[in-house]
Amino acid sequence: MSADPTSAVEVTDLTKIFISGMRKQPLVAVRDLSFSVRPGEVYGLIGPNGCGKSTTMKVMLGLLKPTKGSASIFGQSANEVSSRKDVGFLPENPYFYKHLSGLETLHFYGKLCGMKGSELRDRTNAMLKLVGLESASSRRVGGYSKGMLQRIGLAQALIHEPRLLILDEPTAGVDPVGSRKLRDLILQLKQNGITIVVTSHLLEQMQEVCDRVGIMSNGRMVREGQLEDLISVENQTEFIIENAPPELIAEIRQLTEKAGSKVVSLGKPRTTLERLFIESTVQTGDAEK
Ligand SMILES: Nc1ncnc2c1ncn2[C@@H]1O[C@H](COP(=O)(O)OP(=O)(O)OP(=O)(O)O)[C@@H](O)[C@H]1O
Repeated sequence: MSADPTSAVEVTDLTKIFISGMRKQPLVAVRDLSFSVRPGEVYGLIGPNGCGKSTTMKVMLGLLKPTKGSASIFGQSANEVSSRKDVGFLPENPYFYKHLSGLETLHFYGKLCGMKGSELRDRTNAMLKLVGLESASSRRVGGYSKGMLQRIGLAQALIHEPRLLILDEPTAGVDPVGSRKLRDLILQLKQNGITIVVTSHLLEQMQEVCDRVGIMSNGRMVREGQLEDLISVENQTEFIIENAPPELIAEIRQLTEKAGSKVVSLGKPRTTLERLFIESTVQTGDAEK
């Protein structure tokens, strides 16, 4: 079956079986998995530990060969080395040479991608600016916080201007302020037209950045769809009113009952613990790392 060139990612009937252990037992990590990612969307791949997310990503990156089925990137088989020029990857725990500065790290990866001279300099500076690490660019990455490491990792993944970004647990272990920055960056990259496939166990964060999600279990896709469709409660409507006097609320109640409907809940919307955390730590200047 030929790949759809209009999809950013097309995974078709993918099965991956590992043969491992002393007794060479087969382990089915991914089973008949099919999904596609449209250009420009943020697609979340979620599921419990060991359900096959990383294996799927590795096949998309051409790091693992499928036992059956295929994966393609912008219409090109993921087995082709040339498909990788369109892909940037941020692993969960990216490894960097600790003695290099942030700037040197990006120079190193830019050179690996064949850049040099003013192109390399301009792209490196643009990426440092994008991820907010300009002022820390001459510091050794060995001294970077986890949040800063993930951001330099994101800059590295973007250095060659890929159209698709694959992020494995990008905010795991990062504090709320750093995590907020990363999620804002993901949303900004999406606005710039970059397609993103992301995995995470932090479901609230996924809910905030993803357009569509696929839920995997035991190597299979068990639910998939537009996030809004998957999480909206079909028979309920919510509206939030500012400065509502008690009379207005009483009137809405009466109208609702008259129409034969029911007010399920009424109260003040809450701020999130995340917003409270960020506001409090920004005030004390601890949020700049
Ligand atoms: N190289 C390998 N050899 C043998 N088994 C493997 C290999 N890689 C993964 N597996 C097994 O395949 C299954 C799926 O693993 P995978 O890493 O894809 O899951 P995951 O959803 O990414 O999990 P996590 O959320 O913990 O990262 C697991 O049972 C895992 O132990």
